[in-house]
This record gives sequence, C-alpha cells and structure tokens, in this order.
Amino acid sequence: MNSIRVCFKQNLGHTKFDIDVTIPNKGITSVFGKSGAGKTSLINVIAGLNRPEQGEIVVSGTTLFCSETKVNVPTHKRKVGYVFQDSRLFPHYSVKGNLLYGVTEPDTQHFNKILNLLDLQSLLHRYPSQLSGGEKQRVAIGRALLCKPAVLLMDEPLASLDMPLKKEVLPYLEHLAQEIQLPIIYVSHSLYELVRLANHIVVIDSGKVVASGPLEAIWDTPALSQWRTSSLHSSLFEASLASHNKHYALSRLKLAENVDLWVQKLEVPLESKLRIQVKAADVSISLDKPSQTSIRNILPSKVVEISNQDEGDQSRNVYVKLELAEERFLWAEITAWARDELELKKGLNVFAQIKGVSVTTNDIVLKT
Ligand SMILES: Nc1ncnc2c1ncn2[C@@H]1O[C@H](COP(=O)(O)OP(=O)(O)OP(=O)(O)O)[C@@H](O)[C@H]1O
Repeated sequence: MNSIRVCFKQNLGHTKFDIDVTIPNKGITSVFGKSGAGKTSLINVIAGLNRPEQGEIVVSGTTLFCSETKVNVPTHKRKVGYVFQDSRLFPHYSVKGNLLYGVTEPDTQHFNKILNLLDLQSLLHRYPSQLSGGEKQRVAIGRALLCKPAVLLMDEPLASLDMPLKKEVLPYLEHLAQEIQLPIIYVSHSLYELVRLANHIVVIDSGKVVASGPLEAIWDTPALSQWRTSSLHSSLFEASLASHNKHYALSRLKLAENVDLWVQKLEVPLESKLRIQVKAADVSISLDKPSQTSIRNILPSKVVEISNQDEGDQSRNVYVKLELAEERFLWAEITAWARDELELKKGLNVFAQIKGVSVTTNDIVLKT
C-alpha cells in the first residue's frame, strides 16, 4: 500500500529491460544511471507512455498495469504528473493558462499553495517567451502538481539549465519535497543533484536495477563509487542537529550514539534531520589522540579498508575507510607516505580529525 512497485520485462532496441523494484511512497527517489541505461523508459512505463510486454505497476495500492489480469489504465487516468527536461509549455497560453491546463476541479487553496511554493505569483500574466529557463521549469512543475497527481515523475528537469539556473531552481525542489506529501521519482545522472535531493536511489544499468535503497546506504557501494571522481570522494551521513554554540558560531551534529561533529553554525531548529557530506580530503588520521590542536572534531575510529586511488601506483594518495560506529563509515584521503609511516592496517584503532570549518552549509542538506 505504502510503496510503488515497478516490475516489468520489455525489449526496447538492443536493451532487454528486466526491472523489479519497490520505491517508497514518499520523498524523492532518484533513478540514476548512465546515458542509455533505461532511466526514462522506467518512468515512461509508470506514466503509461511505454507498454511493457509483461509485468505489474502499482502506485499506492492502485494497479496501473498488470499483464496477467490485463489491466492497463490509460495515461490520462493514471494520476501521474510528468516534468520533462524542457518545460513543454504552451507558447500561446499565459503562465496562468499553462498552470490551469488540465485542471478539471478548480481548488483555489491548492492553487495558492503551489503558487507560493514555487514563487509563481509575479509570473502569472507572462507568456513562456518572457520567462527564463528556470522560471519555465518552475511553471512546468506547478502545472504537473496542480492536477493533484499520486506521483510526480521528473525526467532530468534541470538538464537544460546552466549551473546558475540549476542553483536557482534546486532550492524550490528541496522545499517542494519537504512541503508536499507526494512521492517524486527524479531521473538524473548528476551526483550533485543526487546529494542535494534524493532520499532513496535506484541505480539502473542496461535495463536492470543494480542497486536500490536509501542514498546513504548505496553511496559507498560499487554501484555509485565508480561515478565519483577523486574530488568527490566523500562520506554521506544522516545526522540530527543536537545543539548550537552561539558564542563560537558552531553547531553540533549527531552522526551516531557518541559520535558528534562540530560544523559551522546552521540556521535550522534543534533535532532537524540533515544529510551531511564530508570530503575525504578534509579528514586526516592520527595514531594518538591529539591534545593541543585547533581541530575541533577528533573521532575515535577503526581502520576497516585501505584502497589506492589508482591500483599499483604507490606514489598516489590513498583512501582509508574508518569505522566510527556500527554502519557509520568515514573516508580519509592521505598520502601513501603517511600510510606507510603510520603503518596503517585493517583493524588499527586511530583518531579521525575533521576541521570544524571544512564542513560548510554547502555540504549539508536539510531533510526534515
Ligand atoms: N521506443 C524505443 N525504441 C527502441 N529503443 C528504445 C526506445 N526507447 C528506448 N530505447 C532504448 O532503450 C535504451 C534506454 O533508453 P532510455 O532513454 O530509457 O535511457 P536513459 O537512461 O533515459 O538515457 P538518457 O540519460 O540518455 O536519457 C536505449 O538503448 C534506447 O535506445
């Protein structure tokens, strides 16, 4: 009942799709994978734009497609909102006309809520040709939401925007995910968008699901690690805001029982749930507990893995995986020289050090 089940088999061109995945019925699920992996085809099956040869699609207890019982709800009756890469607004309709297109039962309260969420009031009387790319996408999202869908499908909605415009639209998407009780399935191949937006991730390759789960759990698996360049090598944590130190403008985040991290002060309420990204390059390792140091975060941990950035090249930096608590791992990037001098090996107890100033608000995303 409280999930979205997508199970189907279909041959499209050279790709043999064989998908069987269950997606949570809330928050943002990112469908992630390289170009041609099958991301768009997956959401098109949910929307009814692709009809699979075999399978079952169920959204919140409603069967949209079942090959066995011959159910195939037509697209316009599926209660599915769809936002494409390009906004696909009607050029001869004003923003208001575009927003209300497809609305069968007017609901002023809902209309005003969506206008506020996406900040569309001042655009209502403009025409698409008078809007920026980011504004067009906000209107397209509003139009999809005004039809009161049971699920919102978004196919790389930021792909056609350049970085400044992406940054302009992203906060709206973050805000939307917190404010509307609606599952969003978000196709992307951007790690940046993934970290900012996704609660859950489904990684697709050649028409098959290679990983599915909460982002923090999948982040460290081979399904995603192959996407990370060395500058993006990092650890992801779910954390809650435990306290503020107003005097020193710092906030304390709880990563696990007895594992706290001081970061630059965050303007969010206590106990907020956050996602935090700690770059491996900002973590150093000490064998003894440093006593007189400027570094605020000194976390007892154990070495569980040492991997080379480039196997066989001993001169390069290495990545050390440290266990902070059960199922809480932190990556440190150090030189091969430091690894040898500290005689690091699996099972060794060490201290991880992270500067309080190295984790900034850019590395922290509010989840609730
Ligand atoms: N209607 C179709 N007919 C034939 N082949 C198709 C059709 N739709 C998709 N395919 C093939 O299925 C594969 C997956 O395509 P899809 O568009 O779903 O990938 P994608 O992951 O969304 O890619 P991109 O990120 O480039 O949009 C590709 O090899 C594509 O050529």
